[in-house]
Amino acid sequence: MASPATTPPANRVPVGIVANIKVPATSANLGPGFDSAGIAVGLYDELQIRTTETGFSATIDGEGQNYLPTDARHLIITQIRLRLDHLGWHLPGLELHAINRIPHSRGLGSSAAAHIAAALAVKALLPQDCEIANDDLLQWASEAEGHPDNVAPAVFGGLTFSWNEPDDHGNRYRSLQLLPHPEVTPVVAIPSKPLSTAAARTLLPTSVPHGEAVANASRAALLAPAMTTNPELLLPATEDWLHQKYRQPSMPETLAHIVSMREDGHAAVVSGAGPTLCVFAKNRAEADVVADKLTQRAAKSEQHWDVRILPVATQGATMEVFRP
Ligand SMILES: Nc1ncnc2c1ncn2[C@@H]1O[C@H](COP(=O)(O)OP(=O)(O)OP(=O)(O)O)[C@@H](O)[C@H]1O
Ligand SMILES: N[C@@H](CCO)C(=O)O
Repeated sequence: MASPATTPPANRVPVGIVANIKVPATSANLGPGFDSAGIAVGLYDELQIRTTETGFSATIDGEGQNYLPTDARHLIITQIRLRLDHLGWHLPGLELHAINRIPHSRGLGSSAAAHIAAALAVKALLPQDCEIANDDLLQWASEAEGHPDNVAPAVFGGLTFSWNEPDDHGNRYRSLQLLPHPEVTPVVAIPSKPLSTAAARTLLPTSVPHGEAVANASRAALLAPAMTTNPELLLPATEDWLHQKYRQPSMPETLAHIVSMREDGHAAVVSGAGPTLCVFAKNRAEADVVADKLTQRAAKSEQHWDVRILPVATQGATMEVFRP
C-alpha cells in the first residue's frame, strides 16, 4: 500500500459508528498449493470497533493480550488508518475490542485474519455508496500480507485457489471459491512453540529442480478434485515439493508427525508456514482416529500440542454495522 496521503484528507469519518466483525482461521498451502490453496476453518477472531472524537485504543481478550500494543500501534488500527488515509478519509479516533482465538504464528492465518478485519472495518467506516466488494477486501488484505492464500478463504469461506495477475498498478489478486466435500474434516495439531511466517519464508530456496516442480504440479492439479469430489485422492493430492522439506529444520517435530501420519495413509500437511500440522480426513470416522493418534504422539512430546477437529467454515468473514 502507498504511504498515507501527504495532503490533508477531505473527508472525516463520523463519530459513533459501531461495527462487529468475525473472521475465520485458515489453513494455507494444503501441501502442494503453495501461496495459492487455502481453506477456512471454524475458529474465529471477533472484533468490535467504535469511532470516537479522538484517540486510538485497543482492549484484547485471548491471544496476544499480554504482548500486542493497545494504542495506535495495534496492527488493525494501523491498517485501518493507512487504508483510510490512502482513500482520502480522516479517522479522528477509534476504540477497538478484540477477542482473539486464532493462535499467532502457528500457521492458522492470524495475520491474514487481522488484515481482513482491518479491511472490513474500513468498509464499515466509509459511506455505503462506496460499495466495497469482497474482491476489494481480497486485494487490500493480500497486498498487506504479500500473498492471497490465507486471505481468500477467510473472505469467501470454504476452499479457495488464488493467483495474481500483474498489471500496470502492481498485482491484481484473484480467487476461485469451491465448496469442499461435506465429509472432508480438518484435524489440526497446534504446538505451543510459535514460528513466524517471515522466519519460515527465509528457509525457502530461490529455485527448485525442474523434476520436482513437475511432480508438485501434478499433485497440485489433484487438490481441487480430491477436496471436492474424490476424497480418496487426498493422500497423493497433498504431497508437496516446494516448501515443507525446506522448512523441516525449523519444525522437525511437525515434520516427523506428518511423515508418520502419511505412512498410516492420512493426508497430513504443514498448515500454512507451520508449525501446526493439519490432516485432511476423508470423513468424521477417520478424523476421530487421526485425533487419537495425534493425541498419543503429543503425549510423548516435550511441548504441549492442542489437537482439534475443526469443521470447514463454508462462510467467510462477516460484519454488521450500526451507523449513527
Ligand atoms: N488479531 C491480531 N491483532 C493484532 N496483531 C495480530 C493479530 N493476529 C496476528 N497479529 C500479528 O501477526 C503476527 C503473526 O503473523 P504470522 O504471519 O507470523 O503468523 P500467522 O499469520 O499466524 O501464520 P500463517 O501465516 O503461517 O498462517 C502476530 O505475532 C501479531 O504480530
Ligand atoms: N503460503 C504461505 C502461508 C503462510 O502465510 C507460506 O507458506 O509461507
